Amino acid sequence: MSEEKRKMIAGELYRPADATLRADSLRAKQLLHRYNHSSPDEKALRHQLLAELFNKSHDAYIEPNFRCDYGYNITLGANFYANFDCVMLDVCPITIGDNCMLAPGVHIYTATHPLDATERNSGYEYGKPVVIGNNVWIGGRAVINPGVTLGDNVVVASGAVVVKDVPDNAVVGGNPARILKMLS
Ligand SMILES: CC(=O)SCCNC(=O)CCNC(=O)[C@H](O)C(C)(C)COP(=O)(O)OP(=O)(O)OC[C@H]1O[C@@H](n2cnc3c(N)ncnc32)[C@H](O)[C@@H]1OP(=O)(O)O
Repeated sequence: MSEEKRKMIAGELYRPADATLRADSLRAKQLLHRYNHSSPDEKALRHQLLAELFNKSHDAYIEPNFRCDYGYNITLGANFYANFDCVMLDVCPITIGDNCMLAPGVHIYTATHPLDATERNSGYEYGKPVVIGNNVWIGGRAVINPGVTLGDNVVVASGAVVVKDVPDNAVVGGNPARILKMLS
């Protein structure tokens, strides 16, 4: 593993222009191109491509189009479902539990940039991991920001922008997302 790749996964400032990371990104784009152009009845091919792309996925069902940066930082639990146009920016680990459902257009970001313009223009960036518990349902076009942890049984309303951790059994919505109610 290159030093820049180690730093990226560890959440330290790193240079995405690193040769290893560029090769890894190309590999992911090639796998995703094949996945997103596969026919709905090519189930074995889709299964094989996702197994190659992700760190771990069981019987994940993902509607094309799906996009991610590297794939190897994504771990999916059992019975994972993602509807159309899901994006996962996985410079750091994205870990998702069992029985999770993502509605269309859900974006999960671990990638971020320095706020200071001079630092940002230096070519360095960094990430923060995202953790999603078991039995989570994320509504359409919701965004999960870097560093967020969603607990078990959480529901994220459509259009929410989640910027802070969410406790177990909470329904959250809005921008920035706030607790709408707790499920008993
Ligand atoms: C896996 C798939 O493909 S799923 C298919 C795609 N479907 C979706 O993405 C639908 C997602 N569903 C939602 O966002 C729903 O609004 C849910 C699940 C959050 C609704 O939860 P419910 O508790 O039944 O909603 P209810 O209508 O009673 O509203 C409760 C409160 O939340 C608010 N609320 C509901 N939806 C949202 C939302 N998207 N954003 C912000 N606030 C919302 C309501 O205004 C209400 O507030 P109030 O108490 O101040 O009046």
